[in-house]
Amino acid sequence: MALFESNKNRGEVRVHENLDELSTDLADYIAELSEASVKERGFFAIALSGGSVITLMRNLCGAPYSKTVDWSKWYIFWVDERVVSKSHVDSNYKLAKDHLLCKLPIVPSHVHSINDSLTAEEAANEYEFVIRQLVRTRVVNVSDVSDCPKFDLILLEMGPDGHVASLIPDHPVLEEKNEWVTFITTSPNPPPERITFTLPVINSAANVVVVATGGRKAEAVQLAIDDVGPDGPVLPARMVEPIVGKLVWFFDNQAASKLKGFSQFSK
Ligand SMILES: O=C1O[C@H](COP(=O)(O)O)[C@@H](O)[C@H](O)[C@H]1O
Repeated sequence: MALFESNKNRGEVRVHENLDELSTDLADYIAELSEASVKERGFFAIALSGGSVITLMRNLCGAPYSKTVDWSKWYIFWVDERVVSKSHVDSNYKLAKDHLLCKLPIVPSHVHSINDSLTAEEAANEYEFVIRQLVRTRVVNVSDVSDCPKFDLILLEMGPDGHVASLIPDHPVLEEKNEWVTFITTSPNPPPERITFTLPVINSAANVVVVATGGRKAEAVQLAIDDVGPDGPVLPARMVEPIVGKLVWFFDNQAASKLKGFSQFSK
């Protein structure tokens, strides 16, 4: 892994030779954040995305982490979910359960998935209510700088169009300032109905990780990080700017290949 010096306002950029290296670094990083958070406040509230970030977290299931990670203190949430049943192949819950959660000793009552028996609007409202209860008990921390929860870690995967969570380019959902959790019915990528954390919640987290791999995401990576000038496109991933939290990008070489200065860096 190498740290890539890029646009300083856009967080730390970690570039990896291959997916194995990225997985190792990602697992180490998450384990460190978990240790620090459990030590500091007794809980680790982590919000997962869909996409390949889940399989890239696979190393967390390995033996070394059973010594350093206190799984009993983990509380799992989803930054976004598709409006399908939990057994559907498109369900972000199913993806995480099948590839990760079934292999980790997480307390079942600490897994807060989004209700799949409601409409998108009802499920968004209910999920926000659930998070509000957990903020009251401090399982989820509260932000000092906004009226939002402060997740210990929000894990995002950026799509090739620059979306993160179900915050899609040029959609009014990007303007949502009041809700913590909202819904959309017009996702261009199927399924069209989604529930999603809003930008104020993402930007109130203590730590945000954005993962992108593969050449098909290289252009979006460049637009999310490099200086694009005042008239440049503002991708949803570019709107991820934690107010006080730390932002770290995890890329492989292909995804990072269009970043300014990358050709000299990779020599
Ligand atoms: O639809 C979604 O996609 C992204 C990842 O995009 P992909 O094209 O790389 O699969 C994921 O971040 C998000 O949680 C998910 O609902």
